Amino acid sequence: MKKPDGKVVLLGDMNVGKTSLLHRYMERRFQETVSTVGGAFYLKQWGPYNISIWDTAGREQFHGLGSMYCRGAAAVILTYDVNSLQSLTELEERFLALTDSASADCIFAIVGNKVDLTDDSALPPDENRPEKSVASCSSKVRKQVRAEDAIALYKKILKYKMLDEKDVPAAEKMCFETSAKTGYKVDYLFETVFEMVVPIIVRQKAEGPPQTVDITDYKPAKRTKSGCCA
Ligand SMILES: Nc1nc2c(ncn2[C@@H]2O[C@H](COP(=O)(O)OP(=O)(O)OP(=O)(O)O)[C@@H](O)[C@H]2O)c(=O)[nH]1
Ligand SMILES: [Mg+2]
Repeated sequence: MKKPDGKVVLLGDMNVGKTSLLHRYMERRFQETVSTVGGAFYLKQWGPYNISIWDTAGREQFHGLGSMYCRGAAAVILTYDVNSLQSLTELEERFLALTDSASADCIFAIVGNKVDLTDDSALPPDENRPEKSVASCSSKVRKQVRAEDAIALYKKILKYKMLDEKDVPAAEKMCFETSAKTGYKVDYLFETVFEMVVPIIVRQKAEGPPQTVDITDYKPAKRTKSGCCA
């Protein structure tokens, strides 16, 4: 198997469409999924580099694995469902801390998926605008999460990481809305991220392999009679 040069990780609540986005991008189709167990990855050749793209499980029971998958990541794609404000809130409350193990110069993208389910106008609630009749909207619903909410989260991430807005890509550039079902903006998302991770991969390669712990060197601490480690 080819050795990956860099790593991109998808994080987000269960059911937001992480696996479907990856299927759409890598296999060019939308297919039925089952909720991910643990994690899985694809390798994508990008120029001279092999980028591993990790699909993680959003289910709470696998939460502990998240920071392991993020270790050394050059980019993290934080995914939510545009029809669930809770899924955006979860990114801040549950997933952001998992990225502490990512590369120090990790790129963050915030992705609102399932835009195909929303009303085409996709406008936020506006008191001055008359409500559209439900009948005229067919089965589509008004988007629950506004682009501004995602941009606000991006800015919170910069604060959390103690990064200056001047030194990172603009929030508007890093917040995406996609549909894994129709393919809307899926290529654009992944390709924008890949372009941005190339300089990080180049730096990581120049610095050599990351520090790893060799478990064959591990010597268990001696136990004292009381059962404590000496
Ligand atoms: N309409 C619509 N449905 C989608 C879209 N993306 C995913 N889905 C559906 O949403 C459900 C969940 O999709 P998954 O890709 O399995 O979600 P996930 O984020 O990988 O979920 P976990 O693996 O549990 O973390 C499936 O029924 C998908 O068919 C989309 O863009 N539009
Ligand atoms: Mg999945």
